[in-house]
Amino acid sequence: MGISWSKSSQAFARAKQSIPGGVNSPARAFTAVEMDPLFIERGTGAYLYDLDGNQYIDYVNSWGPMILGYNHPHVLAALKDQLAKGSSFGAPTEVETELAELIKEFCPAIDKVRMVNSGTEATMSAIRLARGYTGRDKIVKIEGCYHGHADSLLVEAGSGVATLGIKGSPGVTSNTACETIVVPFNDQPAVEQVFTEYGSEIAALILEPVTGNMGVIAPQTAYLKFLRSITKKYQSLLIFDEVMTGFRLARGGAQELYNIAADLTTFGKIIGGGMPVGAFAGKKEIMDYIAPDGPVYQAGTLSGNPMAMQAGLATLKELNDSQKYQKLAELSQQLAAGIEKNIAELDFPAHLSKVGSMFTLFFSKEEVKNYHDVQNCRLDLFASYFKLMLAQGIYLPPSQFEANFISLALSKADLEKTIAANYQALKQLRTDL
Ligand SMILES: Cc1ncc(COP(=O)(O)O)c(C=O)c1O
Ligand SMILES: N[C@H](C=O)CCC(=O)O
Repeated sequence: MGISWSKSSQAFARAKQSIPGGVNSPARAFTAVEMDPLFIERGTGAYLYDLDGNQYIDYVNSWGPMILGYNHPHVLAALKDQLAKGSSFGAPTEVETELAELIKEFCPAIDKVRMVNSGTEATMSAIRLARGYTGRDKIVKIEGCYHGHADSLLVEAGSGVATLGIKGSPGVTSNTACETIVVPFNDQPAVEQVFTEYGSEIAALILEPVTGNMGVIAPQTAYLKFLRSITKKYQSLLIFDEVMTGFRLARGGAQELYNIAADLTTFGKIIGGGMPVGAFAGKKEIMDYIAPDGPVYQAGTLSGNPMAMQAGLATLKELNDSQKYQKLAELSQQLAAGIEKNIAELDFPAHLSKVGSMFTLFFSKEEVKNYHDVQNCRLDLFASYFKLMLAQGIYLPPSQFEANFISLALSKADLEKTIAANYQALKQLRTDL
């Protein structure tokens, strides 16, 4: 008998009566894979369980935060302890400082950290700070990068915007959208041209240093160094959005991996250990422009919420161990080697794009370097591939424009099962080529 998703479908039908599209974030809606989303009952270690009782090996990791797996005992204990003391006070707690100190220890380019409640708030606030600090209005963003849904950044965005094929930026005023200049990823001449024309008006250039929201794409050699030097030359700020890559690609994120110090960095996901969180951070002279020390206003009733801080602190303490990153690298290597072997054996027109514990399978033999290349992949194969993997108990992000994540909870046996499922899925898909 085939796998049943009937309880999830019933739950989705019910949700659609009261929640727009039945989901609280469009990326969860399974629109691009043309089926109802799974409703999750619980998670343990590397596994998710849906309402129908099916078990899945999970590569979504709640879109990145669950690097330790679900219900890690230290995270659970920290949360239980804090809950007993109180879940929110709207007053400072020491755990906020402890987490900020650990972030600074991991990322030496950072002097000060302001906690917020989501990645969207982090990037929105970083942009406001960059504008306030430089006294300039324009920002440069990269086509296909996603930085949350703040107005200035919802232009040519990846993730759900790309998945749903939403054109333009409905709801964003043209005055706001026109202050955002968009250039392709990995394209130095395009950046050079924009800075030559508008350099003195540009407050900041923001990017995902390794993209996840148009699928995983690595920066080409010298690209990030070039961005560092051109932003410095024009006295604009370089903002690394490390909401996804922070504490995942290395202890110090992409900045450690590529040895680049950004002026401002945004975080989210892992620093909340599965609780809602975000943060923006940078050098003292820039961060001191934020209220109450400086004139740029930014605030939040639940910012630095002690539950999120405890879960984040417990997670980062676990990651404060180079062996953890070594293990992530080994797991990633094992999975990549298996999938690459399948592709070669089946002579399938696909390639695995990967950096650290993030990866995306693109249906194109050619290397994917930017958003344009992603759109030229065989996007029509994705839904079938996704469903073939799901039916074999492998839960992947339901869109080509997303990253898969490896967690420390995965076992070698889980990876072997995933590799075998990938082989079967690609073999089946060959008949559609
Ligand atoms: C790189 C990046 N920046 C910002 C965001 C926005 O974060 P959030 O969804 O927590 O608002 C996300 C994810 O959604 C992201 O992947
Ligand atoms: N790609 C997004 C975050 O990384 C997906 C999460 C969401 O928007 O719900």
